[in-house]
Amino acid sequence: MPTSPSSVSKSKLPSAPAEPANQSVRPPAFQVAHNLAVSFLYAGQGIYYALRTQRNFRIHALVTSVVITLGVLLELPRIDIAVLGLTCGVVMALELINTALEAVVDLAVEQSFHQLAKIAKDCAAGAVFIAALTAIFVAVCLLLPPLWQQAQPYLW
Ligand SMILES: Nc1ncnc2c1ncn2[C@@H]1O[C@H](COP(=O)(O)OP(=O)(O)OP(=O)(O)O)[C@@H](O)[C@H]1O
Repeated sequence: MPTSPSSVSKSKLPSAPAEPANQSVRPPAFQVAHNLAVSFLYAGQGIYYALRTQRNFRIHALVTSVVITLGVLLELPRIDIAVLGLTCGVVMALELINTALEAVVDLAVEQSFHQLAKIAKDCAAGAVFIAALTAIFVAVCLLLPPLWQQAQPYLW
């Protein structure tokens, strides 16, 4: 009896090796956060580590504070302040992910050169760069016009 095309293509597909049940769940790490408060504590430790060791993260944190303060002082609409906060927050979050990825790559290859390590680190840095450019664009669009308006009496 002829087999239908769909059954032929299905039968030719390589089947994934059966996964033992205990490998489908991530095994517990060396240390586990047993409640929400402890999870927040570890997240805080990550942010504190980045503040201590990553100059770029400190710059992003400072720029974020200045931008939000300016938005409030210039009495921008709440939606504008929210957009500014969102874009700055994305940059800071990506900087943390970049730091985490650098640590994992260094853990994997230690101090040896590896082309894939370079690709991973360069792409992560590129992601932060794109987010930072976007944040600058948004800040210029939302902050420059009211700042210019406020500066008019002092200019002429
Ligand atoms: N093991 C490696 N193999 C190949 N290239 C590497 C390796 N480690 C670092 N690099 C290269 O050096 C660059 C800087 O890496 P490094 O880990 O020092 O990041 P960084 O200077 O802390 O970056 P950032 O400023 O984004 O935090 C990487 O973007 C990559 O091009």
